[in-house]
Amino acid sequence: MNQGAHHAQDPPTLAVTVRDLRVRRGGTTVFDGIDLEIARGGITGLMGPSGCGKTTLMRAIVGTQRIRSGTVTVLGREAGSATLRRRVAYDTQAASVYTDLTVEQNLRYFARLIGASRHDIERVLDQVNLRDQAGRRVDTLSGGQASRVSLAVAILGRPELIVLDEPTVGLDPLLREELWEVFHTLVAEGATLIVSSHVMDEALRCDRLLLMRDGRVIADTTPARLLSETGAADPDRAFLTLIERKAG
Ligand SMILES: Nc1ncnc2c1ncn2[C@@H]1O[C@H](COP(=O)(O)OP(=O)(O)OP(=O)(O)O)[C@@H](O)[C@H]1O
Repeated sequence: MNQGAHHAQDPPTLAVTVRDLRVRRGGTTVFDGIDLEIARGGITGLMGPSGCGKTTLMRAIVGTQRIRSGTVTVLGREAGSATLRRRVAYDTQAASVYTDLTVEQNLRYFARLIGASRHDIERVLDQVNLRDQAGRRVDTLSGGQASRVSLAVAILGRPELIVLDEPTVGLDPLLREELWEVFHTLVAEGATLIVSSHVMDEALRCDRLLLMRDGRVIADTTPARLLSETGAADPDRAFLTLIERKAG
């Protein structure tokens, strides 16, 4: 089948479609034929234990992961297409900003790269609550502040799909709360978010959950359904119940 035609026909309601994706990394099979769909809008949480494939899936979605076979369609285009560059943002676990520049210098630099306006820089500074730190070098900021700089860079230019790899890792509960508020604001403005976490209580803040284990999606659900279907009191217990059910 013509790949271009296939991607172009993807329904506009879908942000991501993965079909029969196979990926190997360093001699390990991470995905051996995985399928999933993520609708536009809302926050989809990618949850699961360390090593289950969350980062690899995100890399495939943003087009930085080499794949063996299958298709990954993002906003109707093949993942990684040049036309998606400004429509899709990815914030990795590794700090992706210049630590020897100030917050504002970083934002100006990245805004220039994508053609974002001065007004957009002001918007993201307010959105991630870093206005008071705008003139400070990133290497003088706290870990939580620095991670918000890379989030600010990611949301420059109002990308339609925002992919965030463990954005709240290492943050105190207050900062995590603040970041989740930012995520919900971005969704209210029309963005689609994909957020990975292995902190199960963050699952409750998502609109939709993909629970992964060993390179497979073991549940595609919502927080309310996850709890009611497993009868568990909290998402950690619910996840374990699901694993036990799959094993049994
Ligand atoms: N560069 C690499 N070389 C070899 N194997 C890799 C590499 N990166 C990841 N892997 C393997 O791929 C699998 C999936 O890793 P991945 O980083 O996607 O998991 P993850 O769910 O994001 O984990 P974490 O929560 O720890 O970030 C793991 O088994 C891991 O060991």
